[in-house]
Amino acid sequence: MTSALDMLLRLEETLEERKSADPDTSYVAKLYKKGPCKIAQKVGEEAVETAMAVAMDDDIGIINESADLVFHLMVLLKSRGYKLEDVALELARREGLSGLEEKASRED
Ligand SMILES: N=c1c2ncn([C@@H]3O[C@H](COP(=O)(O)OP(=O)(O)OP(=O)(O)O)[C@@H](O)[C@H]3O)c2ncn1[C@@H]1O[C@H](COP(=O)(O)O)[C@@H](O)[C@H]1O
Repeated sequence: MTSALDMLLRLEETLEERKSADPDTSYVAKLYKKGPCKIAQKVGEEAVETAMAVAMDDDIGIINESADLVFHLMVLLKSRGYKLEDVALELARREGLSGLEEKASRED
């Protein structure tokens, strides 16, 4: 079975290929054409829909909306020239650093 990471990396390759695709035949190319601000708006909408699915205890909705959210966030990152690896590097930098300690250090 394909690992989650393999799936995400394969999707990232497809998103790269869609940079030269026709917006009339590709949803991703259509998003790129609208630009990062419009894509960011879409990410916001999908985040709200994910939160609403949680509030409504809609288990299927939580997975579906989360998939929409992750997909649109990946398109947004691509539209700005970033990769999942850039996000992973930032998470690696934070690894082991307690969120509570980091917040407290900002409040000093
Ligand atoms: N994973 C996805 C994926 N997830 C969600 N979506 C689309 O995201 C859109 C979000 O749905 P909404 O109802 O929120 O939005 P909408 O009503 O279509 O759009 P609005 O006009 O309201 O903004 C739907 O059209 C979904 O089909 C996706 N579209 C594409 N992919 C992947 O991207 C690849 C490339 O897609 P194309 O560029 O279209 O070939 C595909 O092969 C898939 O692997």
